Amino acid sequence: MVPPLALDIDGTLTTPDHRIDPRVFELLPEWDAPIAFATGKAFPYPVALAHFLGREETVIAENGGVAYADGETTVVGDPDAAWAVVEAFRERGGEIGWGDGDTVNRWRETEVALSTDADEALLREVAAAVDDVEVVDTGYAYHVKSTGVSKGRALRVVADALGLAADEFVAIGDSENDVSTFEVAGESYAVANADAAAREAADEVVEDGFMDGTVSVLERLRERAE
Ligand SMILES: O=C(O)COP(=O)(O)O
Ligand SMILES: [Mg+2]
Repeated sequence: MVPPLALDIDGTLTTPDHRIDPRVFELLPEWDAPIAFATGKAFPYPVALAHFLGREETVIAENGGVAYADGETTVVGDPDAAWAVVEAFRERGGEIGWGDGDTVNRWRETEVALSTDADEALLREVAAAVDDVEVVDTGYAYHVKSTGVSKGRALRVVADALGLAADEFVAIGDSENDVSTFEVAGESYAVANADAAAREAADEVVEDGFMDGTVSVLERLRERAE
């Protein structure tokens, strides 16, 4: 039997130019064990991915702020504290950086995400003055979120809902927001493009980056299961 997977999305299932790698649509519909999509993106994104892969909607969104498994939604974190930081950041001239519309935050329930073009030093300075809030850099956005909320914590909730233990999952990821998943999963892999925090936390850093790296792990897991 292949193991359950906890898969990061950006940097792990994507191409370097942020597109979903087409191999996702070949490999994941057939994976014969649960897959939890664990992302910093807002709730609708991983739900849509699971839906269009024809898979159960088992997702961790907003870096663990929102988890959904077996029809049950769990929401944790303090969006007001995150928005207070972002308002203070704006008062000092900072900009969220997504332009008009801001679909990045429109459906976000527990935290705020800012563009990597935003003034990181100012954001960190403002956030440091507020208790229980931290800034996480995924390489794709700066997330202002409650401390203690994490993908790893959400993976425990999701695993429990599925009647599994979190350490039955194999995790693959690429950044700081995957460290907690790596700690909770039984086995963890960072793809070659991963940041220092993810590389340090993973059991193994694979040779290839992005989906090439993920495919190499999936192939290995499949061979092991045969
Ligand atoms: O939303 C982000 O900033 C990154 O998303 P990811 O966790 O899927 O890599
Ligand atoms: Mg990522």
